[in-house]
Amino acid sequence: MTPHRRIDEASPVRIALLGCGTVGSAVARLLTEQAEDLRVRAGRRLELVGIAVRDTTRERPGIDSSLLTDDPLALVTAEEVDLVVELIGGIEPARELVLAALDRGASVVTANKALLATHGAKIFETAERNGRDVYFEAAVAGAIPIIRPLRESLVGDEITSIIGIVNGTTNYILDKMHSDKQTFESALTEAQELGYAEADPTADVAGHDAAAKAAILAGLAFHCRVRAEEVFCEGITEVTPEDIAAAESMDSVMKLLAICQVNPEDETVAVRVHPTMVPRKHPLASVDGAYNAIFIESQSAGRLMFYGPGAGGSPTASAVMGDLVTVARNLVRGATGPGESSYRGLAVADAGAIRTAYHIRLQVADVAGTLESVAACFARNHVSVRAVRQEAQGAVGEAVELVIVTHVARTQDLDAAVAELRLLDQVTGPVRPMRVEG
Ligand SMILES: NC(=O)C1=CN([C@@H]2O[C@H](COP(=O)(O)OP(=O)(O)OC[C@H]3O[C@@H](n4cnc5c(N)ncnc54)[C@H](OP(=O)(O)O)[C@@H]3O)[C@@H](O)[C@H]2O)C=CC1
Ligand SMILES: N[C@@H](CC=O)C(=O)O
Repeated sequence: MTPHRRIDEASPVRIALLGCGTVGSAVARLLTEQAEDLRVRAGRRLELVGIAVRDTTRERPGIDSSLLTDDPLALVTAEEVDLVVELIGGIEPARELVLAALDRGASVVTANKALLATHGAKIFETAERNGRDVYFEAAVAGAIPIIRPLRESLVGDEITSIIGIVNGTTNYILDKMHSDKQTFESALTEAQELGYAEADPTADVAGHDAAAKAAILAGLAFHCRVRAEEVFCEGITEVTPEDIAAAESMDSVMKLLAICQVNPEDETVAVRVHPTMVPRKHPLASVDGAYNAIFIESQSAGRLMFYGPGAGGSPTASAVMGDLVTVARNLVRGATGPGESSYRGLAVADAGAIRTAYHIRLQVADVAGTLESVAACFARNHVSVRAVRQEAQGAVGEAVELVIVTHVARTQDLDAAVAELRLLDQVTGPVRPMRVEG
C-alpha cells in the first residue's frame, strides 16, 4: 500500500482534474466559486492544482488557464496530488490514468460509466490494494443520488429488481419525437447542444451508455460483477415515427428502459436495455426531457423511486462535487468509504431467456385463414397471445394491419415466432415487434 501524504491541519486537499468539457468545466467553476463553503464542509481547503485537457490554447471562460496541461499522466502521478477527478470519458487514456493515480496513492472520483462497466474489477482491486477510494455517483443518472443508496442505504436489504430510464439523451429524443413530432436527427442535435450526449453520441443512441449504467446498477444491487458487454442491448436508432404512433394508439409512450432482475428459479441475473412501450399511466411514462428515473424493488423496503436530471453539466457536477467532498473528508480522517461488494458469483442470463411481453405490428392480406396461420406461429413457439386487433377493414384480400399483444414470453421464442410470421404467404409487409412493460 502506498503511504499517503499526511494532510495536516494547514494543508489543503490537492485535486487534479482530468477533462474540462461539459462536466469538468462546471466542476472547476464550483471549486472556485464555492471554495469557502467547501472548505468548511470538507474540513480542509480544496485546492485545484491542475486541469488536463487536449487543447490548452482554447479560451475557457471562468477557468484559470495557468492550470491547464496536456500531460494528464504527469498530473495524476505528481507527488502532491491527493484526489484525481476523471472527467475525460471513454476507456483510454482514462483507464491508464485512473490506475496510475490509484497506484501512486491518490483517491479517484469519476463519472465514467463506460470505464467502470468494462474495467471496474481491476480499478476496484487497485483501489483496495492501495487503500484508496473510488467514488462514482455521477456515472449513473446524472444528479440523482443512486450509487450511494445502493452502496450504503440499501446494502442491508435484498434488492430484487431495478427498472429505469438512465440515459438523458435518448429520453430527450423520444420525448421530442412524441410531444413535438420532431425527427430523431433534430432531437439528437438539440440534445448534443444541451450537453447531454456523450462525445460520440452513438454510445447514447445505440444503448451502450445505458447498458454500462445498467451493468453498474446490477452489480451493486445484486453484489456480483456484470460487464457492459454482458448486457442485452438495443438502442433507439431503429425507432420510427410509426413506432411512436403505434405506442400512442395503445395510450403508451416509447422509453429506453434499463431492467435488472434476479431470476429466482436459477439465480441468474438478467440485465437488458431496449426501447419499450410504457403505458401513459405508468410513472416512468411522465419522465420527460433529459430527466431519469429509477425504480428499485427490495424485500424489506418495498418499492423506491429515484427521479431527477439525468444529464447536463451542472446536474452532473452536483454529483461529482458530492463525491469530491466525501472523498476529501475520508482523506482528512485517514479513512476510506465502502469498497466493492461482489461476493455473489451470479451468472448473467442468456439474452434469449429474457422474458417480456410484446406488441407486434404486421401487415397481412385480409383473406380466410390468415388469423389462424398467424396464431399458429405463436402457438408453435410457446408464445401466448393476449389480444389481437385489426387496424382497418378493407375488401377481402386487401392488406390490413394486425396488432398482436402477447403475454410475457421468452425472447428466443418470440424471435422464432416472428421469423415464422415473416415466411407466411399472408404476411405482406414488415413485422415489427416492440417490447411492453408495466
Ligand atoms: N455530459 C453529461 O451530461 C454527463 C457526462 N458524464 C460523464 O462525464 C465524463 C465527461 O463527460 P463530458 O464532460 O460530457 O465530456 P466532454 O467531451 O464535454 O469533455 C471531455 C474533456 O476531456 C478532455 N479530454 C479528452 N481526451 C483527453 C485526453 N486524452 N487527455 C486530456 N484531456 C482529454 C477534453 O479536452 P478538450 O476540452 O481539450 O477537448 C474535454 O475537456 C464522461 O465520462 C461522461 O460519460 C456523466 C454524466 C452526465
Ligand atoms: N450521455 C449521457 C450523459 C449522462 O450520463 C446521457 O445522456 O444520459
